[in-house]
Amino acid sequence: MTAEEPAGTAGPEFAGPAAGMPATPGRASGMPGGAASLPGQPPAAATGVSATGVAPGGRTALEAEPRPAGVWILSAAAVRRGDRLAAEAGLGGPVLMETAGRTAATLLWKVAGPFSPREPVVVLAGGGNNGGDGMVLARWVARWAGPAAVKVFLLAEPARLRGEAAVQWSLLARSGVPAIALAGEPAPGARQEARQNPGAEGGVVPAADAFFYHLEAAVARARVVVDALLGVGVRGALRPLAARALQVVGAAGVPVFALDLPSGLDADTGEAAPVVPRATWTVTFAAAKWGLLLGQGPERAGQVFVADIGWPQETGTGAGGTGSETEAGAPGGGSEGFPSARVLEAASVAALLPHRPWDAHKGWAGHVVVAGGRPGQVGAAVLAGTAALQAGAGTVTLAVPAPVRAEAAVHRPEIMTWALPATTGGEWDAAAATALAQREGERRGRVVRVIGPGLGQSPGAAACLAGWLGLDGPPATRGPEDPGPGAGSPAGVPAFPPTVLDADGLNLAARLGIDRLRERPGSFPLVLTPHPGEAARLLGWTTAQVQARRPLAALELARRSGAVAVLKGAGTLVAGPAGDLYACTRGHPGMASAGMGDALAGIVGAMLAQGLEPLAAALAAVFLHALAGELAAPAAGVPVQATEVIARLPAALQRVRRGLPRSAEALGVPGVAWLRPPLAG
Ligand SMILES: NC(=O)C1=CN([C@@H]2O[C@H](COP(=O)(O)OP(=O)(O)OC[C@H]3O[C@@H](n4cnc5c(N)ncnc54)[C@H](O)[C@@H]3O)[C@@H](O)[C@H]2O)[C@@H](O)CC1
Ligand SMILES: [K+]
Repeated sequence: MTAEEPAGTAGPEFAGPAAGMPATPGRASGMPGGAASLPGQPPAAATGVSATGVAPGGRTALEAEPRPAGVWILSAAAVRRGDRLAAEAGLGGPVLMETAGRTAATLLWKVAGPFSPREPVVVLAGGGNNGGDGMVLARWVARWAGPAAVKVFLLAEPARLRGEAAVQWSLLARSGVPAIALAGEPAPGARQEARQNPGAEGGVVPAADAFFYHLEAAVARARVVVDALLGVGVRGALRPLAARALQVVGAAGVPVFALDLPSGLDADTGEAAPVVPRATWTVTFAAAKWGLLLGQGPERAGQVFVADIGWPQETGTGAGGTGSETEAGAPGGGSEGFPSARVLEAASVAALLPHRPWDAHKGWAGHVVVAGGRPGQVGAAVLAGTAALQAGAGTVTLAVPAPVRAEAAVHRPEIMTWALPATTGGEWDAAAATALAQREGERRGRVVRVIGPGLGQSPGAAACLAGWLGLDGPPATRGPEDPGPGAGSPAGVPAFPPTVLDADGLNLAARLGIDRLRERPGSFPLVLTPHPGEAARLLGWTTAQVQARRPLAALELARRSGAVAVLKGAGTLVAGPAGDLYACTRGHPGMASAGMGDALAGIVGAMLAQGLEPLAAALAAVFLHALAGELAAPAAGVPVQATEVIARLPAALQRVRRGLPRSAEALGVPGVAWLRPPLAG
């Protein structure tokens, strides 16, 4: 169901994901499962529901949609908290484990089945709950294909199993599934091999050697290996036996289906030892984990599915927390504090997009002014302006130093140019700050500034930036709500229109000090779009610290600036100053090329110009940009140029409005969503 379809189609028995539940304390973004929690709801006409936007039964249109809960990204600590809350609500570990294991079995069957005794599934299980999930999966595969179609290797002594893993082990024994445990009797073959090995101790075969002998043989003829050794409970470096088992799996070159995470992958940071499997698929339970998106996670996890295992609503965002319980922002702080985020999805973005009325005129869609460009860097401003145009801005003007105006003007006849005061070398002159405001004041309608692409970092550019931000006075001479002396404006036009800061606009803002952005007059809407290096300069961290703690970095940028922060890079994050955090899992590595950031800044500008609030504008822009990048590429990772991405923006808008598959419904497994959907195109 797309946002355009009437919400009234929801069956009367459907209670809606968040219906009847109290709002999660301390969070403006509400509960998982309802796009209603996204900022800036569209006008009722955009959703095709009643004029009040409320569906029959008093629920909002989006709450009434019968669709699976949205995907959250949580830290390992938050997952443990969620499991605990679920248990307290009455959904205990055995139930969740059964759901997890059975869902995984269904998914495994879809992606790698069918299975038979000739092409069996080998399950490598650990002694914790991740191993328990694997044993549940094995039991279900055995019911569907016979016990001989699956073989379990438990890297633990059965006598020492506790809790659910112990229960699963005994259920497995009753189901007739062949299983070998670490402390099992050594096999004759292993004994013989050990005798031939002078290194073996007097022909006595340690149980581990027998275990690995059989594991190696089974993995060699398996159709798929299920990695159920370790999940979020891994502590410290991999122990030798676990590392050895994973080595065996990796050496066989057989496809790996990982449960929850590839074993040994840090669930928070995505750090991985060399033996951590390179899974073909990973099914992660209840919510995605940060480690699947950060560091080596994407490389090791392969295609990631997120399986809804029925965490009750009580878990809500409370399952993840907001990061407030830890010292957010301390680069040296532990990763335990990674806050929860929501995955940005097409249906939610569609609800944010501006709805253009039939009688719209160009003024309705606003005026994007790109302040940037300098000798040798005019293209950056042109790309931002072109992207703004393609993303629906009514009017676009490139405000550039006078000497490069002609160069800026030749690219798109639809785009206007303003020649602003410049030095003799063609750099920005400080007088351009007021000149720009004056030119804007001569026009009517909503103005949005995109400051930075190709701006350079000359003294004149620095002076202009301070003026454009209203920060050309001494620091902290006025409160954030006080318009201050810099707020003088031509009649009828606010001096400080909604602004996007990108590229050198950010580098110059870093020199001013990120905290000073909070002092901007009237707290005018502001969106920052740094790449990790720019984010590092703004925060005073290293780029490596930013990358190692991307969720914290994004939130810290937003908190300190009082602006919406878009932290670019693989898995772009969008943070709001109130602590909202979203991740975009679309796009692909082929988009890592020059001009891509300029294009994004322009799209954010276009969304602001069409009336979106800053957080909504950033979310919509990030998603559209990533989707256009997918549409421009024949396959993930194929290099694409910024101009090609910009050209696909109208198509991306159309695709979002029409709706993209968000769950792996194509596989016929309800409640299972892609973390990174296959490339649109
Ligand atoms: N608790 C719940 O309600 C649910 C848990 N689920 C599963 O449970 C997993 C978490 O279970 P656990 O907390 O039992 O933890 P894990 O099963 O992830 O890991 C614990 C096991 O790993 C071993 N281990 C820890 N550090 C190690 C290291 N460095 N090297 C080698 N072995 C190491 C421990 O001795 C123990 O056997 C999740 O990842 C998920 O797969 C699912 O069943 C869904 C529900
Ligand atoms: K695993």
